[in-house]
Amino acid sequence: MAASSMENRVVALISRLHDVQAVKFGDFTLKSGIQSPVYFDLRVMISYPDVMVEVSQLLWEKISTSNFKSICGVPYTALPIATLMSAAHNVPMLIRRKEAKGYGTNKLIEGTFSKGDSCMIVEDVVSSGSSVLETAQSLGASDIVVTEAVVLLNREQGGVEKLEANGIKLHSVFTMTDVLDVLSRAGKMEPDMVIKVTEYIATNKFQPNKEILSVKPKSNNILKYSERAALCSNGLSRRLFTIMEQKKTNLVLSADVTSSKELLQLVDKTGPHVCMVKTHVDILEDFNQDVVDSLTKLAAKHDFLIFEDRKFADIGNTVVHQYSGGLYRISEWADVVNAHAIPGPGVVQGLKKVGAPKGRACLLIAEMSSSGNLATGSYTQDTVKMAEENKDFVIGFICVSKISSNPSFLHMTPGVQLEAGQDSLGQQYLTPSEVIGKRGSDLIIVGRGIYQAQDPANAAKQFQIAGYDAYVTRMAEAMIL
Ligand SMILES: O=c1ccn([C@@H]2O[C@H](COP(=O)(O)O)[C@@H](O)[C@H]2O)c(=O)[nH]1
Repeated sequence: MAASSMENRVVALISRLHDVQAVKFGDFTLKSGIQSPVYFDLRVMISYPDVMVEVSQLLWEKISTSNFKSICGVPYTALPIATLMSAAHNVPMLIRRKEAKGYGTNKLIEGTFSKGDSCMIVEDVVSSGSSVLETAQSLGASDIVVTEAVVLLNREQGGVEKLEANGIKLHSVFTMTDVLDVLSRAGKMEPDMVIKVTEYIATNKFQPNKEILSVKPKSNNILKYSERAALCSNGLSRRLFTIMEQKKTNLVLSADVTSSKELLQLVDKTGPHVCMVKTHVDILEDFNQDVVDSLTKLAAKHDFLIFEDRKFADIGNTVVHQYSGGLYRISEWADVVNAHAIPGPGVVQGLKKVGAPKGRACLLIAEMSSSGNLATGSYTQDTVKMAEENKDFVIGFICVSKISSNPSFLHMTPGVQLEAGQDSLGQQYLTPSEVIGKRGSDLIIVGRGIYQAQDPANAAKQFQIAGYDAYVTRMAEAMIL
């Protein structure tokens, strides 16, 4: 295709987009929150099939020399465009769900792919580049590599630079300057409006170094809980991240009391401050079915998850029975359980066989808080690998620092008090700011610091504030760096 022919087609397309009201001038608020005198509503294209076909062809011509295995349209406007490109050129397409379904395969990316496949992102308009980045991030979480994206209109507001800073080259069919040129020469724009829009572009550019979301984040520290929720394939980790953000708490109560009355009273008082309650059901002197029924009702009342700290550590066949049967029937009421990695992957497979159909999840114990424990070094790393291989069921770790860069994994740390120290049986305590702020964990697990306090509800509130403040500070520091 000769360059001049392409230019003529672009001029004709811009003019046509104006005629079908896909380009509007006035006063608009963009997704980023900033005001704009110009707005592109390319969704109207679906009513003009000839426009859709031309747009998809022009986009394809921009990337025809690039190498990629599949294409993925950013939802929603670019989805039908990507579909046309896929069908016309026999290139497989992927679809990124905004949210996993929460049932069935629970995938965030639909379509067939293999780890390491390259994908070209297709978008209609780029301003700051954040929608392309979010899509690249979701694809990256499934190990799909994104190094290029193609867009119909580059609004010239810093998107190219931001994407470049995140390793993505942006190709565009035309820019905002092209739109002003074409429409003013065609007499379709008043000179005053041309000046207004030109000034607006010059003064409203996103800074590429601020709010950078790296495509495959090296660190979970720069993603909000809600952003991480969107990356989770397991419904329970998604729910937990959401509760954490909504209730502003990363506190897990370790309710290690021995009578069920005490347990239920403690949980009811502290419920507003926690996102999860951890139990050791086998230390209750008077366990019966009513206890778990009441606990489940409290979980609904205060919106928290239940985690039974059973620490399964046997062969798959045995854990199937330990989890589903016996006196406690744990799989009937605990949202989350945990397991040692020492028996090998069979322990996860056994738990998954029982828990996955019920929508449950599991944490692996990758590190421990007690002094002299053996869960260190290559044991910890091998546990992370085991989790990676079972991402649909394993949602994270019991650990004392961040051990995985995968933002969908939860890091949960026990051994937390408001002052560092040690008990007489080897338990080692760190503070919430050390655990969340410095060591990059996500949740603090607190037992005696709360239930042995004079006022457990107030103690829980103090831990809630300390833990959440440490998270907010960590986020703010990561944005500045
Ligand atoms: O490495 C680990 C794993 C689990 N725990 C459990 O957490 C709580 C901690 O209670 P505190 O009273 O806050 O010390 C307890 O239930 C342990 O079984 C842990 O401490 N360390």
